[in-house]
Amino acid sequence: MTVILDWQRASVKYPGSKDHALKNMSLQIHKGEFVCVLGRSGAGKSTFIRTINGLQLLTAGSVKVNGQLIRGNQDSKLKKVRSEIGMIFQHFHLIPRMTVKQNVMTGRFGKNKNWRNILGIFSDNDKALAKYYMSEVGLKEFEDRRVERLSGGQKQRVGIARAMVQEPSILLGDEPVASLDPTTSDYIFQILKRMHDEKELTTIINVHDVELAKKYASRIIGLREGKVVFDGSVESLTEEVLTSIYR
Ligand SMILES: Nc1ncnc2c1ncn2[C@@H]1O[C@H](COP(=O)(O)OP(=O)(O)OP(=O)(O)O)[C@@H](O)[C@H]1O
Repeated sequence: MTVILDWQRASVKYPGSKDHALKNMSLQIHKGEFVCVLGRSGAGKSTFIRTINGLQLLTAGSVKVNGQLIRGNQDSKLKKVRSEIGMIFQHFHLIPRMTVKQNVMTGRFGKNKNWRNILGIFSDNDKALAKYYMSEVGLKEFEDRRVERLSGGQKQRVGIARAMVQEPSILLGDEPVASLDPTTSDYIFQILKRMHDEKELTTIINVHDVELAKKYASRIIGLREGKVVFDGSVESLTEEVLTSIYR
């Protein structure tokens, strides 16, 4: 199995806090895995996921993405690595006054030259990708609607389309359904799983809802106080294990 993500003795300590948010983590994630990360609030899930695209830098140890070390923001290779990673967020991080299509197109920014982005010049390929993914997430009829006029579930579908037009090999979700009702959450996970399978992605998602993790993940990682306390299959996620994660 191809290793896509590789943490070696990785730690994160935020300035001013006495405890580590991530403690000496050594872990590998392989191509094609659909990983759900569980843990109590403050367990380090967000910090963990943000180390993958350099939104959070390590204070010790190393993390490699596709064999490439993630270093400081000045590192010119970081832009390239980031362009291969799509991310969706709990609060969507969309531009409310812009349309669905305009928001989705911003997903192409990492692939294009800055001056083109500033002038809003997109290639036929960019436009075709946006059209394709808006349709994939069921938002074809909404492409000219301002995002502020959408429901939470629709906003997250824009978030998914924006991440997918990057043509990522890795898809990250930082609590992408925490603001949504259970039915909508399940629908969002269905879309994520379909994208994962169709595009042969490696997917890592933080989630509070254990049932969703059990339904969709191929591997579950449980974090507590910045450490991995469980790493295994859905079948081995027993009541006892859950108690140890959420203790
Ligand atoms: N910017 C920051 N500065 C200082 N401490 C932080 C910062 N971000 C997170 N922390 C602390 O690091 C620890 C891990 O936080 P993190 O957000 O990664 O946890 P989480 O499991 O994602 O929690 P939640 O489910 O509430 O989002 C917590 O103790 C948190 O208070």
